[in-house]
Amino acid sequence: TRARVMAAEWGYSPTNGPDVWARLFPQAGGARQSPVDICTSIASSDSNLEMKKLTFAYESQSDLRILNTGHGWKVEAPQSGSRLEGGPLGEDIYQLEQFHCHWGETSAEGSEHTVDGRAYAGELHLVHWNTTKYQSFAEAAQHPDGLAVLGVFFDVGNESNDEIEKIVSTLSEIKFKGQFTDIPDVIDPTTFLPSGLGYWTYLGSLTTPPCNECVIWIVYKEPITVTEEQVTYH
Ligand SMILES: NS(=O)(=O)/N=C1/NCCS1
Ligand SMILES: [Zn+2]
Repeated sequence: TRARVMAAEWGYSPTNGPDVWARLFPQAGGARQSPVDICTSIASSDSNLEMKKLTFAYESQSDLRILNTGHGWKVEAPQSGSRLEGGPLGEDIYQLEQFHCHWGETSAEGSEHTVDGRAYAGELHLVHWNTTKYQSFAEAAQHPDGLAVLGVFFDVGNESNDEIEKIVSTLSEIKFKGQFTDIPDVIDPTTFLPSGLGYWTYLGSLTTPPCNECVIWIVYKEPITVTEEQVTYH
């Protein structure tokens, strides 16, 4: 049967990767799937600034739980006091739920989005949900305007990122999928954002199964710098 073809767990190999996700996750075959290659020459700039300014406000939190998802790390950070609004988000307010990271075997690749065909060493996703319209994250993820994800590219350079270090320093405790631990340090998500706040935005999806087409993507143009150590699998 078809089930024998599909490996038990989705992943990124030829037998369980993005090309076959649609067999088990129908939305993966949809018309607004992420990630995409951002072609800067055809991305229309909002020249007359009719789009409102994107504003964000986060709380600092300590003892956040970090989880090994099997595809990277995820920090659960539901913040009822956080707000992301404006820009492409209309009149709705979005609240931070979690942030996680995608990276690769080498620093030559690892980001999900690419820019004019170029991959970055990694990509941080700050995941928010529409609390104006929906009652829960799970409900929001069933609607086209349910989630807003901020994407921040990682460039590898000489200086390490102190905030990322607070996270990466705990990874030795969660070597295996499903393991979690608490991050003792105080984390302020604002510090993950680049200084230049220019971004590209488009209507897309979760980049991993079930690939719900529920994400308003906001991808910052300016990468943040981390060291090779901070962004490669060990
Ligand atoms: N990588 S992603 O942010 O598009 N995927 C997600 N899955 C569940 C919440 S966010
Ligand atoms: Zn992601």
